[in-house]
Amino acid sequence: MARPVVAIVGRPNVGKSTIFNRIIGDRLAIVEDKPGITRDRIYGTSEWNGKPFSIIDTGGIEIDGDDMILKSIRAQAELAIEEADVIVFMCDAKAGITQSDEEVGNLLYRSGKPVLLAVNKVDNLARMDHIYEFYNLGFGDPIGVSGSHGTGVGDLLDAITEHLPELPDDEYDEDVIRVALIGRPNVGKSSLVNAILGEERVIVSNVAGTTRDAIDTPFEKDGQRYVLIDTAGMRKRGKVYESTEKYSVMRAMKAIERADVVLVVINGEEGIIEQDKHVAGYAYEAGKATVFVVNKWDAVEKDDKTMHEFEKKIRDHFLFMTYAPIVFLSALTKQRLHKLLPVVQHAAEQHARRVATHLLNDVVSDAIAINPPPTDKGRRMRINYVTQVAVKPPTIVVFVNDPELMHFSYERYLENKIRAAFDFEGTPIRIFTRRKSDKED
Ligand SMILES: Nc1nc2c(ncn2[C@@H]2O[C@H](COP(=O)(O)OP(=O)(O)OP(=O)(O)O)[C@@H](O)[C@H]2O)c(=O)[nH]1
Ligand SMILES: Nc1nc2c(ncn2[C@@H]2O[C@H](COP(=O)(O)OP(=O)(O)OP(=O)(O)O)[C@@H](O)[C@H]2O)c(=O)[nH]1
Repeated sequence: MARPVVAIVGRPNVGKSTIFNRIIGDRLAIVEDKPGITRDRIYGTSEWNGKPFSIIDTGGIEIDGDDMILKSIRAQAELAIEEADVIVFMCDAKAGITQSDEEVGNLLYRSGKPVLLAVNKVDNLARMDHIYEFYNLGFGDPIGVSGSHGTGVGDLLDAITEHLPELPDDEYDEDVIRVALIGRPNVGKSSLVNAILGEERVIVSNVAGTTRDAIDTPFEKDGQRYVLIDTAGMRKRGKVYESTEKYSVMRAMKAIERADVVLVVINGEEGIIEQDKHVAGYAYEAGKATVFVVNKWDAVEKDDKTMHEFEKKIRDHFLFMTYAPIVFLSALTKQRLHKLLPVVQHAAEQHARRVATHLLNDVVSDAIAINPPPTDKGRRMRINYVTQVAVKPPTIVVFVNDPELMHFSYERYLENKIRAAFDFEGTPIRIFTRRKSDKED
């Protein structure tokens, strides 16, 4: 099921990032290895009242020239109107209504999207009185929040989840592998799509997605049906925000949500940049299978070590995605292109793979025997049993005497043992630890 997208919009300094961080929580920015990088996060996934959603902080779009601030917030508002399902319009109780707020309000007003008015910096009861003037913006009841204290954020989340649309499921059969091609401009996504399709039988060409405005292209290869979800061809013309990373990340997020397998296309000539990490990180968070495609391999001067070195670079940059296979190819010359789809198919199979409970427990028992679970203050974690509860991605629950005793490193150890036994190449695995005492058995 695709996740609806929530965007936070507002002029600089009202506290968008602060509230955004409150909503996504202090979860680690898993794909990043540098400290402090969490501050730069621009999207996250969250859940409230059992409803999952993605959220994007549209702040910080910078545009040069006169009226810079005004243009920037206009670009933000346009981005949100274009892409989000619910918009949180944020103002500042300390500052009151400013002209920029009115500007943003006017744009949002005409959008026809659900807009929730959040008034931040309501740090004390006295400030609560300040929020009434915000009725004048014409978006109904203002929701008072405080990014500093966290008050009101629950109410805001209630309002958000109340307005989240039910996104219809895709119309494709279960056995169709949905593939999204993601990558920054000019890495060769369109060329790759054409190269793949040029060789295969296209069943129906360019069906506009019914749920989303992506261009979907179904095709078949060796008896396997696929659909390519292409984000490359749908850029709109001439708008300011198109050049911003946020715009492309938001587009990518929506394609990733609909995919089983995400192809992260990297330009082999240029190497890896920050933006590649953002999209790959989202594929990981969304629990999708991932294949790295290093394109333009024809243009790279190579010796016998080049591929190995590039592979090492990818592994260093994407520490948490060691499961993702890497395919080097050229969309232009079609060199090594034939290697791609078998890898995609394998990743999709692993993503949907279900392992029987007894097999899983055999592997975990052996793992425990080699390396017993950690102790804490003299108490040892006891693993009672392990079971796979979901697929896409494979999700495993470890039942233990006390979940507090589980360490991240031990979880990784179990994951590695499980991967060594059952492959799962190309797919992330989710592991949850839950309490279950012996007595309950
Ligand atoms: N008093 C008070 N200050 C807050 C609150 N929330 C955020 N701030 C402060 O307001 C300032 C701006 O916060 P940010 O979250 O960076 O604001 P932003 O809207 O994301 O700003 P841009 O990135 O410039 O668009 C920071 O100094 C915050 O510490 C709040 O609830 N109360
Ligand atoms: N040498 C070489 N050039 C390539 C290859 N694939 C694509 N190109 C070139 O790279 C440029 C960009 O290719 P596109 O397919 O338009 O890239 P894109 O990622 O779809 O770009 P956007 O539409 O901007 O997102 C074009 O000039 C292509 O000819 C390749 O495998 N080798």
